[in-house]
Amino acid sequence: MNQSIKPGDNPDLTEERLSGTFDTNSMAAVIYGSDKLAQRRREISEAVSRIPELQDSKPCPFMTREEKILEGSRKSAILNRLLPGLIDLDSFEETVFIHQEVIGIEGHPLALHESLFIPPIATQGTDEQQKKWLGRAQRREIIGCYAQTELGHGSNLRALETTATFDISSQEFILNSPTITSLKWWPGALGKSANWSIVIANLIVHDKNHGPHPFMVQLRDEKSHEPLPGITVGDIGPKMAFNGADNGFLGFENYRIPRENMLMRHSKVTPDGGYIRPPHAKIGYSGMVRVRSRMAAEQGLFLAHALTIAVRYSAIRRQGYLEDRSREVKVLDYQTQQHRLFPSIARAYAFIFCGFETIRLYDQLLIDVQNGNTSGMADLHALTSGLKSVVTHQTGEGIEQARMACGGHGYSMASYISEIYGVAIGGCTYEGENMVMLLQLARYLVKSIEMIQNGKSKNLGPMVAYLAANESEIDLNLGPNEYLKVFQYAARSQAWRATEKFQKLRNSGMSKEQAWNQASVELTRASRLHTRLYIMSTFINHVGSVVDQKIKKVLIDLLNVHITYEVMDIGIYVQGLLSSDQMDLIRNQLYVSLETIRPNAVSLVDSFQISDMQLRSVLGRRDGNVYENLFKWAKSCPLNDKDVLESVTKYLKPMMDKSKL
Ligand SMILES: CCCCCCCC/C=C\CCCCCCCCC/C=C/C(=O)SCCNC(=O)CCNC(=O)[C@H](O)C(C)(C)COP(=O)(O)OP(=O)(O)OC[C@H]1O[C@@H](n2cnc3c(N)ncnc32)[C@H](O)[C@@H]1OP(=O)(O)O
Ligand SMILES: Cc1cc2nc3c(=O)[nH]c(=O)nc-3n(C[C@H](O)[C@H](O)[C@H](O)COP(=O)(O)OP(=O)(O)OC[C@H]3O[C@@H](n4cnc5c(N)ncnc54)[C@H](O)[C@@H]3O)c2cc1C
Repeated sequence: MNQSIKPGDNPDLTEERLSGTFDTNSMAAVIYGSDKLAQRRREISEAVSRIPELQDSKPCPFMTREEKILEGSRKSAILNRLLPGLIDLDSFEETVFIHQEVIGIEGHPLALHESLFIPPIATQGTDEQQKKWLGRAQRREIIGCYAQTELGHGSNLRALETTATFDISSQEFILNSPTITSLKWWPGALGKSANWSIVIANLIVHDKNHGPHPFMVQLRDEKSHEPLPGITVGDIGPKMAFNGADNGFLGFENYRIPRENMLMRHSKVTPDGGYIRPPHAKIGYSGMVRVRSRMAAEQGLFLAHALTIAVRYSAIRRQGYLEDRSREVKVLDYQTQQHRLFPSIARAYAFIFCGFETIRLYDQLLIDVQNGNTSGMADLHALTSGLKSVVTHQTGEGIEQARMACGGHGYSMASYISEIYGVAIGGCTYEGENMVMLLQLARYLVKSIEMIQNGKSKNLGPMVAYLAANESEIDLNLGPNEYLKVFQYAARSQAWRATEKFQKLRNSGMSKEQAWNQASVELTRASRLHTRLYIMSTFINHVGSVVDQKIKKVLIDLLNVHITYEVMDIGIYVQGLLSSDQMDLIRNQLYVSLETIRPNAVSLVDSFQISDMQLRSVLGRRDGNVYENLFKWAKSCPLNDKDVLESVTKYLKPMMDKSKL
């Protein structure tokens, strides 16, 4: 049963919901990992909807940037007071969820506090440092950000220029931004809101540069909020989206902090200027791995937002005719519309399933690292590097398709899809630019193939074991596991092709760096295929583990959309494996699977259970009453406050008058 049906809803949408074959609450439990977690989301949405001061003061598209920041701060402050009665304060998921519900996706002054400021203190701070700052941060006595990227460098962390030079005589670090390009640039909440920051700076002791390390740095006076002497700080200006956040710039001039402000759980500087190395050279990068490990689920949910809007709207939008000339059809009945939307629904589910899996893997790694075992770091780095890149890219594509699927109204901010798009595609850049991260995964793939070449296949981890197989024929009776083999073939042959290209260039005498660059397009292709294979296999495993038979049936239908679409999409890589007859068969299976999923399309997006408040979309309203509300929305636009604007009285009217003879 679809739990979203209510009296007064658009009958077209009710019809869709009645045609669903499964219970949407049960599906939500599968999406969010348990009935309890899904139930908590519903309870929080319900509780928030009853608190007047948490409602939007006006639609976000009608707000200026200053109003967005003000509104985000107002709601953050109210939430801080109300949170203990609304959520489990120990639950990061509930904290993120309630902020997204109340404030939305456009960012706010505390958006990075929880995800990028607190975790480094908790994982890289010593026990004393945690005692000193963690409680203060958790109670929000201080607001923090994460300042790593600089004006001149974001991807290449080794070239960061900010320095933290140890001064033995005063037992302080002296922070400096020696050049214009060394200004910190981009950190969220830095511009106007944060008064503390984790700052990544090159640690210099006795004239030796030990590379980037994290420091706890106070930026603003805790009473006046004025920048402290030696600090230059401000907002970097409007962005493509995410304008409720104050991304900022930051410079230091001989700014001193105590030795105890370097986060010293892993690397240490002793009072006499000794340097103690961390147990793994890249342990300081683990905050980024944490965020990347959360991005697949987060992006899957961005895609889910856009699809909820587009699928619901496509069910109430009637345009053109099929057989019956007496009534126009729902645009959702067009095969092209289904082909545009349904594979993305499948991807959203796949990303979320994968995302919860990588969050679990990260949590396990964290425990291992805290116990001194860093052996899993390279694997998770490779996996999350690829996953964040593929998922953000495909999410962007899916959201843009969802916008176009809504025709003209998709282009209006009333759909809210452009904001979802703008925020989501930021993910292609932040936490590691996608090409750069694909190349990180490629290093891992090349190393794995070199192990095979050196006769060490048995040392390969489970995620890359397929690289050593030798599949060259596929059974035509294609089930999920055969599709997986097709994908393995594609990923494997591309990984070998890219590696062999790199090796050939090396053997021709080219330097390692040049050879890598000349092979890099092929290498990124290998990384994408490897990651898409991982997503597919996680999806298959996840569906296999579902117990509720009605839910399982529809998930198998969705999986069929996914695997057939994915294999069609990589046709060029499987030409040596599949005949054109086999490709035709797969193409037809895709069309059949689109038809099969059609009656459940609305129920599948309803199952994401994204409230109207969170969706902030006139087109995507749960009740489907779009047209009257679009008219209401347009009338409430501030431009319509007056019938005659100054633009007319001051310029257009005199121009027209002058033109009259
Ligand atoms: C209170 C509120 C609650 C929250 C409410 C939220 C509400 C949400 C509302 C809306 C949602 C909105 C969502 C939007 C949020 C926006 C947030 C944006 C936040 C963004 C933050 C940032 O971007 S922070 C900055 C990130 N920067 C980067 O990622 C930089 C990328 N570069 C790098 O990581 C490195 O430079 C790179 C890895 C590319 C290379 O490093 P380098 O040292 O040069 O190493 P290299 O020589 O290439 O490799 C050597 C060796 O090391 C291995 N390695 C590298 N990294 C790792 C690692 N992390 N772990 C393990 N190993 C690693 C690498 O593989 C190599 O190995 P070998 O090949 O030699 O074996
Ligand atoms: C919305 C948003 C929020 C952000 N929040 C924060 C934050 O809170 N804190 C923070 O510290 N930073 C933040 N950032 C910064 C972000 O992390 C960086 O922008 C990102 O890491 C990319 O680095 P870059 O800007 O230097 O890109 P560049 O590296 O300059 O990328 C430009 C181009 O060069 C290519 N390129 C670069 N290096 C290579 C290479 N080795 N091989 C092949 N191609 C290459 C890239 O693929 C890309 O096409 C944020 C950015 C955004 C957009």
